[in-house]
Amino acid sequence: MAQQRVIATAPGKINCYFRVGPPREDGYHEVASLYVAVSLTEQIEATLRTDGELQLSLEPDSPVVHDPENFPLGEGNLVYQAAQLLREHTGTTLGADLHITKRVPIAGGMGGGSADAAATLVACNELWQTHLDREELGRLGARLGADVPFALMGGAAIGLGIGDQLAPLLTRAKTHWVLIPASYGLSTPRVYGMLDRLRSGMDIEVPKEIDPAVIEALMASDAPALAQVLANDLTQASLALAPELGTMRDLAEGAGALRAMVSGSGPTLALLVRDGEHAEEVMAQLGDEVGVATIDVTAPAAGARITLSE
Ligand SMILES: C[C@@](CO)(OP(=O)(O)O)[C@H](O)COP(=O)(O)OP(=O)(O)OC[C@H]1O[C@@H](n2ccc(N)nc2=O)[C@H](O)[C@@H]1O
Ligand SMILES: Nc1ncnc2c1ncn2[C@@H]1O[C@H](COP(=O)(O)OP(=O)(O)O)[C@@H](O)[C@H]1O
Repeated sequence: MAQQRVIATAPGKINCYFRVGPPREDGYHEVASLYVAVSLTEQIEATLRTDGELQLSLEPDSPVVHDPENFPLGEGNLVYQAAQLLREHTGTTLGADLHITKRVPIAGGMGGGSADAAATLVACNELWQTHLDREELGRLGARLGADVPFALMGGAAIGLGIGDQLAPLLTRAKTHWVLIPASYGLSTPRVYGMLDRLRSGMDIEVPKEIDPAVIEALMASDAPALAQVLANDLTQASLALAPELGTMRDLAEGAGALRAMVSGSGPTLALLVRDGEHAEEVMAQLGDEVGVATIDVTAPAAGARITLSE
């Protein structure tokens, strides 16, 4: 018997360490990623439809900048694609109204679309009682996007392959971050493409591991040490496409952040701070002197999970 209504959430992410290899023939790149899930989450409310339709809607109060082009409420949306993939895989003919509360910046380098896909898989699997286990959901998720398996898992994890081969880091050590979302998005394939152009003629190796100093600092919640070793190979490419990010990064460090880094492919900036109090100081300074909006988050946060099922 199907459920009537299910709510699931899934987290956005920051890559504390991100190395990128040369392009493969299929256009993807092998990476070595240290993911942490953050307390900024997406929510999907799935309500049963017995007519087999999938209908998407966006919570009007969602605090994101969106337009129908970067956030289509139809087949182009990862929420639709995740529900449809689950239906194809399991053969269920049931449908759903899928109401999205979006908090993670769109095309911001924080894996918001992946979080939506992960929350949808978990919500619809429960709504339709299709009984796939986490491993099967992870395999389906990887077909939707490289970051979807991590949004399902949450916490902190090393990602190899295209970022989908995960090894969890068993830690609850907390880190505090301040996010500066941009008013625009950056296309992930364009950023990878720019990186390839910037590297043309260079001999690039496939990354195989995470710098142990990053893992050590993260697991010890040692923010000053972590600030020294954060790394993101996509930074140069994101800055080439959005030079103003460099200025904002300098302003953020000037406002007292231990370190400001581009999150994934950007353009969101993730500022590492010592603790909640330090986060407030940096946010106040950035608000007063630079006039930018910020969001404070902590990591690690739980992966995709059901918060209501009835
Ligand atoms: C860069 C990262 C860092 O975590 O995330 P974002 O910062 O965009 O959130 C990821 O590698 C993005 O993951 P995700 O956004 O899920 O990627 P996908 O939808 O699978 O792929 C979008 C496009 O990005 C490029 N891509 C993605 C992953 C990868 N390892 N190599 C790639 O070259 C490919 O051009 C692909 O067609
Ligand atoms: N549910 C969704 N949320 C966000 N973006 C989506 C979604 N479905 C499709 N997209 C498309 O995927 C692209 C990347 O989305 P997103 O995951 O937010 O960015 P990023 O890969 O930088 O973390 C966007 O340009 C958007 O057009």
